[in-house]
Amino acid sequence: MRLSMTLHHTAAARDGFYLSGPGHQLELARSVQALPRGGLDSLATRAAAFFAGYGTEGLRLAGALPYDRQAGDYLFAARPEDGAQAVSPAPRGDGSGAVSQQVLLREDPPAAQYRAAVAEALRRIAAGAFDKIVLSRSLRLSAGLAFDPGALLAALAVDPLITRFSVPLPPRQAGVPRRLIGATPELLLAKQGAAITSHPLAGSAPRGREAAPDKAAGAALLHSGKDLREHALVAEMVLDSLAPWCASLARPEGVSLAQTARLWHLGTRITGVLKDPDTPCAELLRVLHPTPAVSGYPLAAAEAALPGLEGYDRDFYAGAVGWLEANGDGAWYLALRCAELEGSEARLYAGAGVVAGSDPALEEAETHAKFQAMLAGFGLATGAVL
Ligand SMILES: C=C(O[C@H]1C=CC=C(C(=O)O)[C@@H]1O)C(=O)O
Repeated sequence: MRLSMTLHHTAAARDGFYLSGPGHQLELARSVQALPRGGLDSLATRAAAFFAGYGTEGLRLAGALPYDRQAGDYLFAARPEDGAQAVSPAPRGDGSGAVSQQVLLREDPPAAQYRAAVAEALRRIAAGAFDKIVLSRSLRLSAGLAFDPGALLAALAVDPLITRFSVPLPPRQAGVPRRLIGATPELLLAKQGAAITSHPLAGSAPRGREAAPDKAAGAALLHSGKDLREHALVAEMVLDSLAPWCASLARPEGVSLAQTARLWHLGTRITGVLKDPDTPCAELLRVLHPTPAVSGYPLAAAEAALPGLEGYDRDFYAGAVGWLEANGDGAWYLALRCAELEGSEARLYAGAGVVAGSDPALEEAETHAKFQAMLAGFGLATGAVL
C-alpha cells in the first residue's frame, strides 16, 4: 500500500536516551561506555560490577531490554547533566523544513494470517495448552528518505497520558542507527528506595469520540468478563512475582480504568515496600519479565507457542525501556505502541491478549487501534486504509 506522508525534519538528531511521561522524565546524552551485553538473569550482576567500577553520583545505565530474556540487552552509561533534564523535543511544523514523500506500508503478517493465528491460539486454549497468549503483528513502512526520530518523538506528545520514549538499539548495519520510539501506557516497575510501583494493564477497548459513548465504552470494559479474566492473569502474576521481596504489597484501587488518548485499558496499580531497600531494580525485573501482559499464562507453554504463531522475532518490542541507578533504584516501562526506526525503514508493533472468549476479528481490530497513535505520529491517518 502506497501512502503519502509529510516528514518534518527537526534541527537536531537525537542519539541519546529520552523518556517522558506523567510518572518519569529523563533525557540523557549517550556516552561511549556500554554495559557488556547479556541476558536478563545477569543484568543485576553486570550492573553492580559496572557501578562498582564507575559508580559516582548521578551516573545511570539507560537503555532497552529485549522481549527474550536470554537475548542481549542494550544499556549505556550517561549522566543526567550530560543532557538537559526533561527537555521537550522541538515541536513539529517548526519551519525547519517539511518534506512530503511516498511511504510504502506492508502488513507483516497480513491481517488474515493474524486472525488465523488467533483462531489457532483459541483452539489450543480450548485444548488446555495454556490460558492466555498475547499475539502481536507488525506494520512495515518504507520511505525514500530516512525517518526523523526527533520529529516522531515530538508528534507523540499529543497524548499526555502516555510515556514517550526514544532509545538507541544495537545497529544491524554499519552507519545506520537503529532506535526504538514509542508511546507506552504501561509501567513495568519503578523502584525508589524501599518503595516499588507497577501498573500492569490488560484488557482494552477503543475510546468513543463523544463523551457519552466514550464513558459507556469504559464502563463496558470494566464489566467485561473476558477482559477481567485476561487482566486478572497479569495482575496476579505481578503480585505473585513481587510478593517474596516485599514486606507489604497492595493494590489500593483494585482493577480500574487506565486510558490513553485512543484506548481504555483495565489496570491494577500495585504498590509495595521492599523487605530490603537495597534489592536492586534489576533483580526485580529478572523475576517480573515477561509478564502475561505481553507473553501469556502459564508462561512456559505460552512462550513455546509464540514464535510459531507470530512468525517473527519480537526483538525489543514488548521488552522494556528505562534506567538503573548506582543505588539500585530504577524505572522501566514496557516497550509497547512503538516503532523500530532504521534509516528509511520503520517497523511498528501491536499485540492483543487472547483468552477463551476472544474473537479473532476483534483482536485484529484491537491491534488496529493500538497502531493508530504511532501511525498518526508518522503523519499517516490510516483509519481509512487499515
Ligand atoms: C501487547 C500490547 O498491549 C498489552 C498492554 C495492554 C493491553 C493489552 C491487551 O488488552 O491485550 C496487552 O496485554 C501492545 O500494545 O502491543
